[in-house]
Amino acid sequence: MTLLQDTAHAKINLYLHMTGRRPDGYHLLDSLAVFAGAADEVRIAEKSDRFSLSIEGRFGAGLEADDSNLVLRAARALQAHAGKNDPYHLTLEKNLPVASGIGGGSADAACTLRLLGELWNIDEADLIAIAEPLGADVPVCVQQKPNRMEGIGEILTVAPAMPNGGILLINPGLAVSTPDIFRSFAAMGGIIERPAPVFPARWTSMSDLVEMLSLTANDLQAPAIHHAPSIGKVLDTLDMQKECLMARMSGSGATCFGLFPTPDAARNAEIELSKEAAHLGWWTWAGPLLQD
Ligand SMILES: C[C@](O)(CO)[C@H](O)COP(=O)(O)OP(=O)(O)OC[C@H]1O[C@@H](n2ccc(N)nc2=O)[C@H](O)[C@@H]1O
Ligand SMILES: Nc1ncnc2c1ncn2[C@@H]1O[C@H](COP(=O)(O)OP(=O)(O)OP(=O)(O)O)[C@@H](O)[C@H]1O
Repeated sequence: MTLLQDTAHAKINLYLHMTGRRPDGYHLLDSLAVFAGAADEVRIAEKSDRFSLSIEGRFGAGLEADDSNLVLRAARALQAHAGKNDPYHLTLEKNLPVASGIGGGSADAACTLRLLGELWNIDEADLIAIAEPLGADVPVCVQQKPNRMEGIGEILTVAPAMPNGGILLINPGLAVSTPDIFRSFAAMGGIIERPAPVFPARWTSMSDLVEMLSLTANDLQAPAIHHAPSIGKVLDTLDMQKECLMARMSGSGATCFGLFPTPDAARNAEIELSKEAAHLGWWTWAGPLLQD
């Protein structure tokens, strides 16, 4: 029996600039993080003598249901903070590819915090504080709203709502290691000095948003293509789709996204390339951006 359930949406970095480096080696960044309809699901079931986890879904086989899983790590961290002895059996439906730059594990951890926070009456501000040590992307995934991420991801500023556009995600079926990509970024020249993007009060259309994004970049894209040249092919394929306004990689890769004027335009492009995607073993998802 399911007591509570929630969706853990894919995080997309519409741009990702590296702005500096902390003494501990972590990179300071500036990013516009938004969320797509694509999602994992976390369910809380019956009480148990300790937190335990079952994993199902298309990408479930690639993950262990042990203490390394971010769902259990988040549950235990919140349990310790709340001083609760109230454990449950949890289920993760893993629909998002693992280690793919769309923060799936971070979204799962954040989703677990939201669910247990609801059961145990814990404020969002406390959840965000507990999220931080779990990973750089976990705080933004607690809110699942467009946010500017600064610091190493823990400084969040609410961004204007997304226009009602479409997004097509493609993952070429290879896991990319975030630390490896950061290391290559540093080795390939590192920080680029540039002015910080300025957001308007609102974006009226996808073209309006894309106009601002055209002045930005994902600084990890070139190092990721160096590690995994198939990312370049994914970007070319997205660029070739009718109505695709722009194509870029998210996070440390390998998932890339194309932005479209409407969710239907993104879905049509997904259908258009479905044969090629099936042949190459690519994962795809198309639909809306979460609005706010
Ligand atoms: C690239 C982004 O996805 C952008 O949203 C995130 O910054 C990465 O977040 P994440 O996957 O939660 O990363 P973490 O698990 O915290 O870090 C993995 C490793 O990547 C490197 N890392 C990560 C984040 C950051 N701002 N600087 C780094 O140098 C560090 O070597 C770190 O040990
Ligand atoms: N529930 C989980 N889902 C996915 N990965 C998990 C989970 N729990 C632990 N991990 C581990 O975390 C690592 C990163 O996974 P994740 O899918 O979050 O990467 P990502 O999409 O590249 O994230 P980011 O965009 O934050 O860099 C994987 O190597 C995986 O083994």
